[in-house]
Amino acid sequence: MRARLQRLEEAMTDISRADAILVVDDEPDLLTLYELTLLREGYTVETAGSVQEAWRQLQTRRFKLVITDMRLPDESGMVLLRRLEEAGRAERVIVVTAYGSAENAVSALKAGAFDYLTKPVDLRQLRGVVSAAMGRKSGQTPAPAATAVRSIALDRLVGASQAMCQVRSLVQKVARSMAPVLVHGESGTGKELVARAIHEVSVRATLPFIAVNCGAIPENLLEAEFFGYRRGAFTGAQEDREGFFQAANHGTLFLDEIGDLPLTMQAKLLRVIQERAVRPVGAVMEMPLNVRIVSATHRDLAVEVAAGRFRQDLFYRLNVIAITVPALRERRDDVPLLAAALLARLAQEAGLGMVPALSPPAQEALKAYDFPGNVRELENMLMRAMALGDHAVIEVADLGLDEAEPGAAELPLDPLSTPQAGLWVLPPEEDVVARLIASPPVPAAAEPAFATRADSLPCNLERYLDDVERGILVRALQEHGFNRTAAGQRLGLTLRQMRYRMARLGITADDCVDDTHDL
Ligand SMILES: Nc1ncnc2c1ncn2[C@@H]1O[C@H](COP(=O)(O)OP(=O)(O)OP(=O)(O)O)[C@@H](O)[C@H]1O
Repeated sequence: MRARLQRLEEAMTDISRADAILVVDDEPDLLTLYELTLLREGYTVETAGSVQEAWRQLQTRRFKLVITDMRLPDESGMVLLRRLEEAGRAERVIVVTAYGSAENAVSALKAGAFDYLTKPVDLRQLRGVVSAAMGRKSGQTPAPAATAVRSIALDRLVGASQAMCQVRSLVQKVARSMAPVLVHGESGTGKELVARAIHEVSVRATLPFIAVNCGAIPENLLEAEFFGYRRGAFTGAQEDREGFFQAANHGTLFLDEIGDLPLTMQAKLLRVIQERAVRPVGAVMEMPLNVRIVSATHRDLAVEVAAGRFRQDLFYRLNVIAITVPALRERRDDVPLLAAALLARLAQEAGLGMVPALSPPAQEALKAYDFPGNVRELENMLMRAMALGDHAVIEVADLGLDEAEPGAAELPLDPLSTPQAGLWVLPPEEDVVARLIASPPVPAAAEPAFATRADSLPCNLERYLDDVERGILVRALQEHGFNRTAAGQRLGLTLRQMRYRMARLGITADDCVDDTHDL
């Protein structure tokens, strides 16, 4: 009985220690300032003046967080960080770097630090960063433990290839810190799914995940959309509105297609990331922020930097941790697994009682196909096969692959054409837009794409609307000799919006008139 009580007592001491913070700095005044600030927030705090002293304490007890200065009398704070990482310790680490030494901050994040602070340390910022590291929101409510959160997105991220296993393990690893992540990959590879998984695995899981498509916002609205505005800041600003940053506060902001952000906005974004504060348009005061940034692009940002289209300093800040999601053709062995998972999900979403199977030849045909539109293309292909086929087994013919050239199958059915329009069997020499346009005119009663036969309502509204949009864009392009600027004007869209929509919908228009000078 006594032994059990002792074990219980030890366990309780362990828990309280695990909630403590160790602050390492050789300047006694600073140490006292940090200590007092954190004690006032209700934390248990211990201090050390050198790496050696800190390591001694770490040998005898556990902490939840270590805050360490970079420059210490015996060794660098990085040494302490590396030792903790190598020992597989669970302590989170916040490093304190000298003002202007962004390189130190970035290397610390790369080495596994949770976050960093810049000297002179702003105490409000210290409280914010520490509360995030300790799993508290606004210094109040402890967030649930990361391990208790089940990530739907991570579960959905199917793939047994080495590359996908690596992606999943990186997701788990980076979710532990605040480090910005840049996800790179072709369109449709699953970049957004990866970003969601990072959020859902992190301590921020219960807080907002805000996804923003940087290419979809008109340039003149970017600042207001990102940073919010105050009433009266400009004509039409009738009330205060928060921007994406405020909406994502304490959570994750996913900046998709970051490479599409104009240079002026890149400079403003960099400032917000550096200052960790945002000033809404028309406001006098800045508000502090605690936002984790995950961005994504299909472009090679290093090339964009070299070409002067992307700021190097911003690239450096965003690319602290890089995750590359491989194209589907580079992991063909994942295709059957993915197809099975997608079929199960699609069947469930469509309310089907059973999940259609792929015949062995259909599986082989899919494995041999290049999938220029990646997983999204496979998903669309299966959705189409399910909508149009009558069988419990999907055969090769149902996939529409036979005579399709690479890229053709990427495009789901044009809702304005019948399934017999020959979209999947067009001559290889024509470009995709031209082929779409060449489809016969729409019969008034054409069955909507992706509708189940028993029900004329679309079983996936989002995709159905995508199809409608695709049909309209293609028509406008045709009417304007494939000039995207002119077609956009006809539809009340800017060139940026046109380009974004075409990319999103997979309308490859290589033969379009080169109107990039209109940018
Ligand atoms: N590994 C995967 N397992 C299961 N589904 C996936 C996987 N990767 C992508 N998907 C599915 O494919 C579709 C496209 O994924 P997602 O939108 O994340 O791609 P993306 O790379 O962000 O595309 P884009 O660059 O065009 O925005 C989604 O429906 C997603 O759920």
